[in-house]
Amino acid sequence: MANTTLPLSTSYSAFPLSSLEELTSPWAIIALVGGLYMLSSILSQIFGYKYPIFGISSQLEPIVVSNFRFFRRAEDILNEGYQACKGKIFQFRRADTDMLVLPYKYVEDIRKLPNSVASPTVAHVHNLMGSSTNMHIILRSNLHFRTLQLKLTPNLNSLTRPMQEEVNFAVEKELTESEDEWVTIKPYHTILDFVARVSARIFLGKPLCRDPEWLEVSTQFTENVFVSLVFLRLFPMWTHGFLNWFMPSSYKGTAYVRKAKKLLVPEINRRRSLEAQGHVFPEEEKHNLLSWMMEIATPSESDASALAHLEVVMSLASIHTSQMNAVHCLYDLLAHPEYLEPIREEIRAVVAEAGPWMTWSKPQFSRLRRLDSFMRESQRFNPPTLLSMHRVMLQDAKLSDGTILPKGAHISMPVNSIQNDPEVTPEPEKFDGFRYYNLRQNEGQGHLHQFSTTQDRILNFGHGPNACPGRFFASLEIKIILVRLLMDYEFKFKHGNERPANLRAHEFIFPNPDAEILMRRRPAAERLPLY
Ligand code: HEM
Repeated sequence: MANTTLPLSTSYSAFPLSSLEELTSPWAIIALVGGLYMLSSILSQIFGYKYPIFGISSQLEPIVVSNFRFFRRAEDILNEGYQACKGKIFQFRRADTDMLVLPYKYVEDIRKLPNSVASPTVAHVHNLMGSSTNMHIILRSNLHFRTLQLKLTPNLNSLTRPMQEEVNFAVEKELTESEDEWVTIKPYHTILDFVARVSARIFLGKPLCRDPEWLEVSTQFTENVFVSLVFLRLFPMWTHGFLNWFMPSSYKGTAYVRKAKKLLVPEINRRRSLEAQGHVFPEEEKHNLLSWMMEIATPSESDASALAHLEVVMSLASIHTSQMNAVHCLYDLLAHPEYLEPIREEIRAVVAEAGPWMTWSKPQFSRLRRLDSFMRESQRFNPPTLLSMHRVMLQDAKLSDGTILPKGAHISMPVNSIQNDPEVTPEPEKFDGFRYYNLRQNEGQGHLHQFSTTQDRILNFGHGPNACPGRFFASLEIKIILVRLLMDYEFKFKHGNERPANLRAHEFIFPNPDAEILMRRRPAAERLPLY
């Protein structure tokens, strides 16, 4: 049979296309993709949101380009939109969505919308590329959220001592004993280790909390999710399934979930079988997230493998967020050393009144108002993300001024632009570590302006019924770690006096993971009296 395929050079000029080879030739595919792209750009102009859009050079600019611009310059783009549209909605283009950015006047409206209308969970899963990163499990139930709200937060007082014990253990295991010699550390890694240990103690209890395999799972799962996320976000959604096949971070993330199940499912079964035999657990053994989840799970939420998976997801929500905040605080304290002595003085005052550190419980940590203020100011300068209060609209919703948020829209608040607006924070460019401490001195404001307090213009933890349910735990955990470190150690930058610059990708901000600082132990008389 004669070969009917035309030579390649001929096939370019052949029109109309008449063979399968020609239809699948590279030029035909490029023409098709280009045509579809133009069509989708025109359709998105006709049917897309009518709000001003920032971060694009023209409506016809390929999404990949606008998306890459957001990856590099998210902060500028959001600030530009915020300033230009003061008090109004604007949008920016991400590969996965044209996101609507709302002014803070709508915070109250958004907080009042039920989750069945404006879903935070669907938005988190979408933002975290849930189906590629194993985060989609939180769509199945809100057990993790309930456990934090109903069990962890009300029991923080009884959790203080185990957290302190874990910090003591980490100090002995990881830190120098030398009072003379300066030792180099990378705070990102040292503090990650501390936060992971303290969190594990509260998430699992003893002895599992010290299992090196769990410590690896709980920290490395998140690192891999973020590698996948930052990379995948550069490409259109429809490529993700394909790209997943080639990303080692995706395989590793899944392997960590598997490993967590291997570790935790037998533990869940052990606890269940002891309970079935009538074993009465001492209070301390019952006070951990895993046991609490098992206790309040409905029958449909009780699958051991799903509970193990949720523990991993909780590690993602809690460990790096708290660790980053603590690392930023440390960098900011080194960059503004004038705050260190007043903070230490406050700690000494609590010791003088309440006794040695290991006798403290939550109220003693709550009295560290200067430290609390410094943490909040450090978070204002270094928020983990420029956007918060993400919601995906599951139904149309009418806001108080009649504005309609349409079904399918992804909305968020520009947390960083808001808290750096001089109308919200006077002299926002000034790092004032005791800004919130001073505000709390005002009559009737003693309980406001705390690190864990959300306000309609301070949205690092969100605001309203869906605000971060772990923020009270995070506040306590960071304080416990910092008090011990600041009282027992001196720190200085290894190179110069400049704070290590943050890393930025998309809307996320990370402390520099490779920055090195020097530390040495303070003389015994100046350290924290432990017992
Ligand atoms: C400084 C540390 C932390 C920051 C900045 C932070 C921030 C946030 C933010 C912005 C949200 C979304 C709120 C919204 O949708 O409006 C959130 C949700 C959440 N956070 Fe945190 N968080 C921190 C620590 C923690 C800790 C320690 C835990 C656990 C003990 C935790 C568990 C969660 C959970 C379970 C959710 C809800 C996820 C869902 O909707 O299913 N977070 N957090």
